[in-house]
Amino acid sequence: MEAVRASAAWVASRSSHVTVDLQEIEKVVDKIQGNVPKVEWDFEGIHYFDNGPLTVQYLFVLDALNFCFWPDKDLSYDHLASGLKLAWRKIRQPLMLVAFRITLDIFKILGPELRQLLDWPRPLPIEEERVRLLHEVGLELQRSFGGEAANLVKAAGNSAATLIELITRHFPGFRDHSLYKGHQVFLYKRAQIFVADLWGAFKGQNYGEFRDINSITIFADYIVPAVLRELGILKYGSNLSCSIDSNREIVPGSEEEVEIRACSIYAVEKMRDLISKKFGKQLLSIDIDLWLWSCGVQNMALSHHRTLSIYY
Ligand SMILES: Nc1nc2c(c(CN[C@H]3C=C[C@H](O)[C@@H]3O)cn2[C@@H]2O[C@H](COP(=O)(O)O)[C@@H](O)[C@H]2O)c(=O)[nH]1
Repeated sequence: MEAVRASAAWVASRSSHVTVDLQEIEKVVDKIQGNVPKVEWDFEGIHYFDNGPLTVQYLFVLDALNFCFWPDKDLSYDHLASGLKLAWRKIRQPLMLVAFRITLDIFKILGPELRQLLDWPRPLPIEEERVRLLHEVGLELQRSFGGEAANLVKAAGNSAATLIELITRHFPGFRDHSLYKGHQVFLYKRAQIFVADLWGAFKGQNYGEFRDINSITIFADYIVPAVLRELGILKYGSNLSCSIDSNREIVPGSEEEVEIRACSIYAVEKMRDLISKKFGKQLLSIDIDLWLWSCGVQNMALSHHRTLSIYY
């Protein structure tokens, strides 16, 4: 994802609210001796997996809705993954055709049915957008891919970059772009995480086989930046620090928001380069991301930036 890497570096070189501390990156790299702890995909045991196209459908719905859980302090990503897992288990149809028809009904549901599906007692954060995005994904899947996300994945011919290009071309809700100082910045969090989920779930085989998986960057969400800040790798200016520590919302598309996300991507690319130079190891950003993310979600005390967004 050259566009993501290049635009993240562009923002980092002009950033005024967020700084990437290269010395702290070096300290972290030396401390772990270039060995990023291996975290297994689905270390939580909350995802659906059946080694076939219904799993691809599950992951695409999951990542279409994989954003902004924090406005409800009791809600997390786990509720989404495990709620959909339960729904997918209930599908249990010997006939694939019937199973896919049932998933297509899920794309048409409204807010109250979505809550029911996730076993959530009250409205979800930005619920109308979640419902709209489901409809958008369902319609375009049917129009261009025979209603099956597996066909979308097949159309990419085992290239992660092509799959991301296809997703962002066909599904407007995945176009995670921002304008920063007059330039278009590409971050593509949910499109990239879908590729990573395929790669992780199918262990690099079958629907998860991508020859260019090393082109993927980290997924700029609200957990990984908080971990990078805790590690001292990201430094925030005093106003931004104050806003985040007092849980004040950061405006979507603001310089602060774009800098937090872009500098996170840039910092991990720097970490990856350094590990390669110092220890001769070629790591994937996906593996660094999962390590940092798993640390972040286990640290309840971490304060993260709060932006209302459908992108992450
Ligand atoms: N960078 C990055 N961000 C990730 C994930 C994942 C889950 N990936 C699965 C893949 C394999 C594993 O087994 C994971 O389960 C979710 N998120 C983001 O976190 C936020 C939710 O946080 P909280 O409100 O505390 O639940 C929200 O922005 C969500 O989009 C990741 O891997 N990397």
